[in-house]
Amino acid sequence: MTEDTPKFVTILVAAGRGLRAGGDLPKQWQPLAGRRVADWTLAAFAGAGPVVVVLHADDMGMDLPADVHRVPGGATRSLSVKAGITRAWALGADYVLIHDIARPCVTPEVIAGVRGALLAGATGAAPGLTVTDALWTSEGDRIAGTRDRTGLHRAQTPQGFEIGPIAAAHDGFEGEAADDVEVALSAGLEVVVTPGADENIKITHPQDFSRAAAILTGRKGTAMDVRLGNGYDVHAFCEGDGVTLCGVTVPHDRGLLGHSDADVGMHAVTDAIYGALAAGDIGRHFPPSDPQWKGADSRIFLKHAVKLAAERGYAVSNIDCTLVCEKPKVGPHAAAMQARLAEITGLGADRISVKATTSERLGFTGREEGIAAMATACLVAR
Ligand SMILES: Nc1ccn([C@@H]2O[C@H](COP(=O)(O)OP(=O)(O)OP(=O)(O)O)[C@@H](O)[C@H]2O)c(=O)n1
Ligand SMILES: C[C@](O)(CO)[C@H](O)COP(=O)(O)O
Repeated sequence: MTEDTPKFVTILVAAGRGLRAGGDLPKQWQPLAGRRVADWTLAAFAGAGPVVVVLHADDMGMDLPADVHRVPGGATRSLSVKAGITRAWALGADYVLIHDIARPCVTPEVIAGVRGALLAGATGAAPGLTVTDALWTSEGDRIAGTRDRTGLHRAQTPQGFEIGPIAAAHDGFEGEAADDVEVALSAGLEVVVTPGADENIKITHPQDFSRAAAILTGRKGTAMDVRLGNGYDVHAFCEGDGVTLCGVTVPHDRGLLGHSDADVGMHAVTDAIYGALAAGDIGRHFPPSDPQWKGADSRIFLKHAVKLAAERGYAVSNIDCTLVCEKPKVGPHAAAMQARLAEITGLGADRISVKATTSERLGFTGREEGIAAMATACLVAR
């Protein structure tokens, strides 16, 4: 950038609580196609100049790239924008691009349209989409009338401005505004409309996450985020009258030795999921040295792995488990095992395979000293 190149600063407003979107975390920190919503939005503005992220006081310590400027926000969107503009001034901005962090699918073309209009001399520029549906008014569930849609637009972000005029407009503005165009117009600024994009949706309600994920994963050049993991486990036979395999008790003239219920199949499946997440193995999450896991039902481990996957933005797509033993015979119980794993993971039984093989009397399984199990799990970004 030369001395004469105008400086753009992006302000990502992220201080809202995302109440309408639901979930345990504000929407901007929730997983979306393998990353957080905020990470997609940050990536969309990478390389476009300094970035100011306006954060809620509770979120100031959130994990963000080191070069991002963090600013505490306010009780309304306008107050948060104001805080962002103050920091952008300090950074020497000529123009600001003010964007909802909750719009992670913004396209390079939308951003370029706003920048281009400003560089061509506009004081303000913002993306909009013309309204293509007919408009009605209603009283209760009765349609009361129609409205002319000529000249109506659906407003999007980023909304871009010369910093001086928009700073003054915000300083003189009182009350709440839906967006910065409203603040600009109230100060008499001219704002031009630039092309918006259907995919530039704002995540507002719970169903918007899957819409956004479909947009992001469907983009040309965006690799589908699929992860594979494998798990392997062995338990030795001991005195007993039955074994637990994939959650099903199978009568046998021996038992299986283990700290928990020694469910070798479920352990392999659980480790396959941890493996796909690069999150270690059962021993890391449930140390065998901890007495509370003595005799534990292994469903606890599998449930934990599936929950961890969900927290990181992945859904388990399918599981394949192979048990290796001469006896007991697994075939008659395989369907019950599939059903049990399906119930624990929340998957359809047709996405779970349980099969068995002997090792042709070779090795420790062939000598009937124990049972081995191996499993593969496939995870896909939600
Ligand atoms: N006090 C506020 C309120 C909103 N925002 C930001 O403004 C954008 C658009 O607002 P909206 O979609 O309404 O987000 P929330 O206020 O978080 O959502 P909700 O109204 O459902 O709680 C979001 O990126 C949000 O984080 C902000 O920075 N400061
Ligand atoms: C800024 C905005 O995204 C433009 O469409 C919109 O006004 C935010 O509205 P909300 O009421 O805060 O969801």
